[in-house]
Amino acid sequence: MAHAWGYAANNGPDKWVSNFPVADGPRQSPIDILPGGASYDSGLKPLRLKYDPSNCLEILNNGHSFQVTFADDSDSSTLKEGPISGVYRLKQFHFHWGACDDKGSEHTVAGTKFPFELHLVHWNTKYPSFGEAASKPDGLAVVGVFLKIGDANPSLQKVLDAFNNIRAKGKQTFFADFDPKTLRPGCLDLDYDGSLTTPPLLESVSWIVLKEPISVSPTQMTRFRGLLFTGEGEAPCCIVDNYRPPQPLKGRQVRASFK
Ligand SMILES: CCCCCCc1ccc(S(N)(=O)=O)cc1
Ligand SMILES: [Zn+2]
Repeated sequence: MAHAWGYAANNGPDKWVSNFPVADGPRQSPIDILPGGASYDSGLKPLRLKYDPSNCLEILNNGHSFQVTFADDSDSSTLKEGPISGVYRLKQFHFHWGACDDKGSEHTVAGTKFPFELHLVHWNTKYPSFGEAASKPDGLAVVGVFLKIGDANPSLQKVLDAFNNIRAKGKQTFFADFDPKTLRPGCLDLDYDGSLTTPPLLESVSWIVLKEPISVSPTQMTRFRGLLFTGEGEAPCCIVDNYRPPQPLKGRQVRASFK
């Protein structure tokens, strides 16, 4: 049985292509974004995020990151406008981060890495479900938010306080009344067509990377690095460096909502 994918030397990003050949495809993510190379698109409407905290269901450690899952059986938590057409429903959000503060984000900006990157994952309601949408070229829209070291982020604290219950892989716990809009910085975004950044690496994502980072404090950052890739009873291995490096642009255009 092939190794399950991960971020270690024997199953990390440069090994994924053997089980997921699309890893070498034409629209892979993440990418290094050169703001000077992005073209201002005056037709881009401001992103419209509408989230209902009561849709928040649970928080779980999936062994690659942790994710907060939302009820997606109605249009009460949606993403509209920006580079997408139609209505996309929020399914989950999760993060990628580094072992230390000089790395961790998946997208980079002119080569600059941030210590964390938040992904808010949405699916196109023209398809019957997330699973169906995940294989369509316009099926998913992920909003990427960079996190930098700075003041403590009060809304993130609620997520961190749940970590004690999900330290090991496979653990999950009830998690309610969280509004991810509190994690949103300004509305300057850089948009391009890409893929999931973990296996199955499906080329179905409209990426909307927000230019302005939000802040987290060093103490808050340290809490993320206490989560475990490993399950209970296994030798503990902390979740760090769960990011895929930038992939070739292969001629893709990056659009900017700002000059
Ligand atoms: C058919 C099942 C597909 C599950 C896809 C799960 C997934 C969601 C988002 C991302 S990310 N890091 O690109 O936001 C990666 C993976
Ligand atoms: Zn992600």
